[in-house]
Amino acid sequence: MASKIQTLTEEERAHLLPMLHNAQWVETVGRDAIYKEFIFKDFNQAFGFMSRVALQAEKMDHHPEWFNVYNKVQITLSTHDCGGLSQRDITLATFIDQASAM
Ligand SMILES: C[C@H](O)[C@H](O)[C@H]1CNC2=NC(N)=NC(=O)C2=N1
Repeated sequence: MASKIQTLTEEERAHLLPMLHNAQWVETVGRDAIYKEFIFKDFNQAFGFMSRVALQAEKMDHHPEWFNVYNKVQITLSTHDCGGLSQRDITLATFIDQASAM
C-alpha cells in the first residue's frame, strides 16, 4: 500500500514558507493552510485562470478551496487527507502562481 501523505516537517516549512510568503501566500489563522487572493482585469480573466487551475487540480487529484466574485479569486490550500499542509499544496501553489501570470 502506498504510504499516507504527510504534513510538511518543521525543516521543510522553514525552507518552503519563506518562499511562499515572498509570493504573497499567507498562513491561515487557526488552521494549517495557506491563502492568497488574486485580482484580475475582469471575470473572463479570472475564470480563464480558474479553468487552468481546475484542469491541473484534477490531474493532481488535489483540489483548491476557492471563492470567486467577478474578478476576484480567493484560494485556500490544505491537504484534507493529512489534515494540514503537504508537499501537494506547495506544488499546486507554484502552479497557481504560474497560471495567474499567463
Ligand atoms: C479521494 C480523493 O483522492 C481525495 O479526497 C483527494 C481529492 N482532492 C483533495 N484535495 C485536497 N486539497 N486535499 C485532499 O486531501 C484531497 N484528497
